[in-house]
Amino acid sequence: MNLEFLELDLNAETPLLAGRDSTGSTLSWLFYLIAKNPIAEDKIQEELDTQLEGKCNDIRAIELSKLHKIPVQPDTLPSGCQVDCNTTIILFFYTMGRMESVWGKDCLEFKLERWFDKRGGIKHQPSYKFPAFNAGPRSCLGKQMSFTQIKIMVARIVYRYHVELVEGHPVLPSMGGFDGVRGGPPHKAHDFEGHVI
Ligand code: HEM
Repeated sequence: MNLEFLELDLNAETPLLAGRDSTGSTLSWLFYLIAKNPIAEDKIQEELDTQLEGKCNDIRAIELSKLHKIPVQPDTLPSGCQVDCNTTIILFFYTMGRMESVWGKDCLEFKLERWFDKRGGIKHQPSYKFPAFNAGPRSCLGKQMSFTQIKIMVARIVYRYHVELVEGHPVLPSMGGFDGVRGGPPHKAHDFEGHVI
């Protein structure tokens, strides 16, 4: 399957809009990871075979169930970084999803098993550990809807196609969100160990 039709351009000219681009870009990245991890693709395929018995073409709703933060008062983050009321804090979800201190030694592996408990059920991961939809009272209202849309698309595509990468097509994340923060990049950015980046 040719992935060129999937939008992988995540730069500043492509703002992520709730409800459309967010789900679209999630699917783009997901298929990129599936294409790089054929074992994961086999596992998804296997589950579709077992659970849906070939009904993937007729899924309507499968039986499945920019974040700018400003401190309210001066504070010290767990990294030791001092912040005052005017500090804009941006959480890098991409980085958080790949940190050893958050996900363990195999943090760079695309492992579906991370999300399953020993009996094969869904393993609860706290929103503060996986904040793609943010956490707390202002978290994403479309989270469940997005999961439903994403699962339907993955089930339909993985069931019928084998995904592979277009050779020589570079896939890189871009921190386009910076451009939207008060008209320019922040004065200081810190990684999770508190180093200025
Ligand atoms: C993969 C898809 C999606 C992702 C990753 C995502 C992520 C997020 C995040 C991180 C926030 C918090 C923004 C903030 O704190 O400033 C948010 C808020 C929101 N999202 Fe989503 N979203 C997705 C899809 C959707 C969909 C499909 C809808 C609607 C159908 C939606 C509606 C909203 C709304 C209304 C808010 C504002 C909630 C509030 O401020 O109380 N999102 N989303």
